[in-house]
Amino acid sequence: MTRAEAAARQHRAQELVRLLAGRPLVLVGMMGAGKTTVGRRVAGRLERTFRDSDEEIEKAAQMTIPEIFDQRGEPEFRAGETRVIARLLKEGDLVLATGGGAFVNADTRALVKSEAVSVWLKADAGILFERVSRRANRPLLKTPNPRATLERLIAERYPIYAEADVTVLSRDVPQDTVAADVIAATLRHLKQEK
Ligand SMILES: Nc1ncnc2c1ncn2[C@@H]1O[C@H](COP(=O)(O)OP(=O)(O)O)[C@@H](O)[C@H]1O
Ligand SMILES: O=C(O)C1=C[C@@H](OP(=O)(O)O)[C@@H](O)[C@H](O)C1
Ligand SMILES: [Mg+2]
Repeated sequence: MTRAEAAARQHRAQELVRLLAGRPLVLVGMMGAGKTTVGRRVAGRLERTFRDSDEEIEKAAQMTIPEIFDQRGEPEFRAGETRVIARLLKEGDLVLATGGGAFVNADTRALVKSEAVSVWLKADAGILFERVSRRANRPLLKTPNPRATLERLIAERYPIYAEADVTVLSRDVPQDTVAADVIAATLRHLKQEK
């Protein structure tokens, strides 16, 4: 990267932070879209705190996500998820990666829409499946046909994710490129908002 490119990148990041005006930037979308890993990079570029709702739930429960699903069940996980996100949104000045089901909850969605700027990281089924297949840490996909389960969740959830303020394609390119896309697309959105 040339000096001029680095300066332009920094300028975009600063401009975005200014236009966010203290609101959280929240990533939503399916498992495997890159919310956690890309979100961390976006936060680094914006010099903002990064939080991941799953990580916060794990810390609070002192259990992993699969353990919570196993021992307490999905409804209790969802209740914890709603509480944790409501708490994190109050921090304002952060980049928040949510778990894939979080934005599907009507209360969480309403809160994110009123308090934050939301970005849907969108990817096709093939890319998502390839990525989630690397680790067996997603209890919802422990089914006889995980690919079919993923496709059903996509069909159910995509109309809901589409309610996010901004949509960014999580393409088969380096995570840094997707992070730059998130910043550029959110910046475009906020410039229009003015
Ligand atoms: N642009 C990308 N290119 C290649 N791999 C990626 C990309 N984005 C994410 N990944 C990988 O996909 C997997 C899922 O990413 P993660 O950030 O955990 O997604 P999410 O939090 O949305 O479920 C991780 O192994 C991550 O390294
Ligand atoms: O889509 C979902 O309902 C879930 C997504 C996961 O987070 P990621 O989207 O970060 O994988 C995690 O919250 C849990 O396994 C449930
Ligand atoms: Mg994640």
